[in-house]
Amino acid sequence: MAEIGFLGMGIMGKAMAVNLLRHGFKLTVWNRTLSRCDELVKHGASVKETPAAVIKKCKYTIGMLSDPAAALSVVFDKDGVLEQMCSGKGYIDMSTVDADTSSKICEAITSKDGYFLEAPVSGSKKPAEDGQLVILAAGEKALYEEALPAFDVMGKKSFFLGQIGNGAKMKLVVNMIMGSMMNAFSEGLILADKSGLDPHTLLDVLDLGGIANPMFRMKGPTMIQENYSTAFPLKHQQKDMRLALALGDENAVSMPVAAAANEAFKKARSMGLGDLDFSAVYETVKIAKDSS
Ligand SMILES: NC(=O)C1=CN([C@@H]2O[C@H](COP(=O)(O)OP(=O)(O)OC[C@H]3O[C@@H](n4cnc5c(N)ncnc54)[C@H](OP(=O)(O)O)[C@@H]3O)[C@@H](O)[C@H]2O)C=CC1
Ligand SMILES: O=CCCC(=O)O
Repeated sequence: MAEIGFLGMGIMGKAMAVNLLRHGFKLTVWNRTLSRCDELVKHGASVKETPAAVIKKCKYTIGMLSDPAAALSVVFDKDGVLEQMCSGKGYIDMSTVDADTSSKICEAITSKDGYFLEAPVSGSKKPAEDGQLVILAAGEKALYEEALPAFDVMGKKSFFLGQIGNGAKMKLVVNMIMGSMMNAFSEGLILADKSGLDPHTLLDVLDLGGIANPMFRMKGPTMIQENYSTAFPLKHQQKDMRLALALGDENAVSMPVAAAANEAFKKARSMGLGDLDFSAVYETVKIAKDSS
């Protein structure tokens, strides 16, 4: 089995890489903070000191980075992906970015005769550990087919969505909906509490009805306990709201609900909650309640 490169050992990258190693894939990994690769070595991965060195060694390489700036930096900066990109090699960016960022990376990779695929994912830390992500790929179909054995291990379902940008856009639409739902959910929990209802009973009622969903089921009990142990960092959810709103601007789509949700995530960031789980946006609603 050919060795796969993996750049970015954050919450998601690490979970996805460990899962691949557990399933017998050979991986060479890199992370900006190199010490974060140590745990991967224990699982059998090799480590290189630069993205370029990973690209040189591997037929194709996956990137899982925080945001557009990080995704671009890993490709274009010194010792980056582009330096060793050449014919026969592929790069798959699984980070959540906007379509413009993905197009810039695609153009640069293809100008070196390499293959590029964007493949952001739906699903968080636990689905990444368990190989239950939903993969939203677009771009070079041949690379998609080459990567399918790895996608089948990382995800429960892979979509090929056509031209570059479609994966990024689909991911942003999904996360725009999720961020808006999280805000409505937070308001509901507070409204129940403030009006004398037991929020736990609200969770039971919600779970039996037409708007039951895994997010309410998973996050509800921990939010009531004010436990925001990070699966999906709030700062990344706010980035996704910002990028989704920009997509709305481009397409003249009015999104007042998403705009309000974005404000709440910004407020949460200003309160120093950016590294906590995105469910910590609940704290912004609680503050409004506590001060009344
Ligand atoms: N967590 C989740 O539930 C999900 C996250 N996503 C998306 O996946 C991506 C990764 O998320 P997640 O793992 O949670 O994020 P983390 O914040 O845990 O990890 C971010 C990664 O990006 C690296 N990084 C940040 N800035 C730079 C830079 N300038 N140059 C090089 N590397 C950089 C970090 O390196 P270092 O360790 O050195 O800081 C780290 O490896 C994001 O785009 C996110 O939106 C998608 C689905 C679910
Ligand atoms: O981008 C993060 C998505 C988190 C999730 O789908 O639960």
